[in-house]
Amino acid sequence: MTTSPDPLVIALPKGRILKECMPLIRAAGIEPEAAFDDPDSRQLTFATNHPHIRIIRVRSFDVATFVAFGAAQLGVCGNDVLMEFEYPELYAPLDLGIGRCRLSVAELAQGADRGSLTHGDPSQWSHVRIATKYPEVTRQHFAARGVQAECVKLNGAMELAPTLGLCSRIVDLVSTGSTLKANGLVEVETIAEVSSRLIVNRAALKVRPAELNGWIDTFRTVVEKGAA
Ligand SMILES: Nc1ncnc2c1ncn2[C@@H]1O[C@H](COP(=O)(O)OP(=O)(O)OP(=O)(O)O)[C@@H](O)[C@H]1O
Ligand SMILES: O=P(O)(O)OC[C@H]1O[C@H](OP(=O)(O)OP(=O)(O)O)[C@H](O)[C@@H]1O
Repeated sequence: MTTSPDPLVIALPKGRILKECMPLIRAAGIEPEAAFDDPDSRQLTFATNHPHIRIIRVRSFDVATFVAFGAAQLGVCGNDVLMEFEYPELYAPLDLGIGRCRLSVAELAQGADRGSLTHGDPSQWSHVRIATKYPEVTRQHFAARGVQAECVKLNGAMELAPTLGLCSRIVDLVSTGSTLKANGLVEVETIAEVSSRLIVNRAALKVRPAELNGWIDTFRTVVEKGAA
């Protein structure tokens, strides 16, 4: 009698990366059930053409958490998220080459907050208040140069914050730069280049090396072939 393999859960980010991610998932031979593409469906977990593989669809930040805690064994998320959490339980063996953008510091183009700081030159700042979804990365980035960053956590639309006097600067993702421009902001410096990674739970990799390394190799081949 053959035993069926343990369930394998893959956590995918809903939102903007999902569209770029699905061609890779499909090229790897994983096809979710029809409800996955039904915009009216409230389902969060989906069967696939592999009887033991399920896909869960969660927020990008939560992909890292589900995989770090072993609730999912594989996942896809940006290295912006990995940098913010620094989960030691996560292994990120493969850059998928999607979701490309950068994590940057931006401020008002008109320079409303000169105060005691030197506007536009981050190396001259002594203290800054920054609105961001990435308080850990932001604090570390500024602390490395002796600047104390007071971070105000926002979950979106931080481009509004400097104009309304909530903070002097923001740290956010920038791709085309059109969101900054439309809100009267300019990019001051880049903290990190961002793209999406395949992530794996380290404990699962130890317990199921053949299976998980097999999937890492499959995704590597898909990326090298440029299937996205
Ligand atoms: N403008 C962009 N261009 C390319 N990739 C981006 C861009 N903005 C975000 N990303 C990538 O997509 C991921 C998810 O983006 P974001 O945090 O904006 O969530 P979302 O798709 O709006 O969904 P939610 O806020 O509901 O989680 C980010 O962690 C980042 O890796
Ligand atoms: O430089 P751009 O091409 O304008 O892209 C940057 C925007 O993209 C992301 O937001 P997203 O569109 O994911 O919306 P969000 O505010 O819900 O995170 C990011 O937070 C910026 O607001």
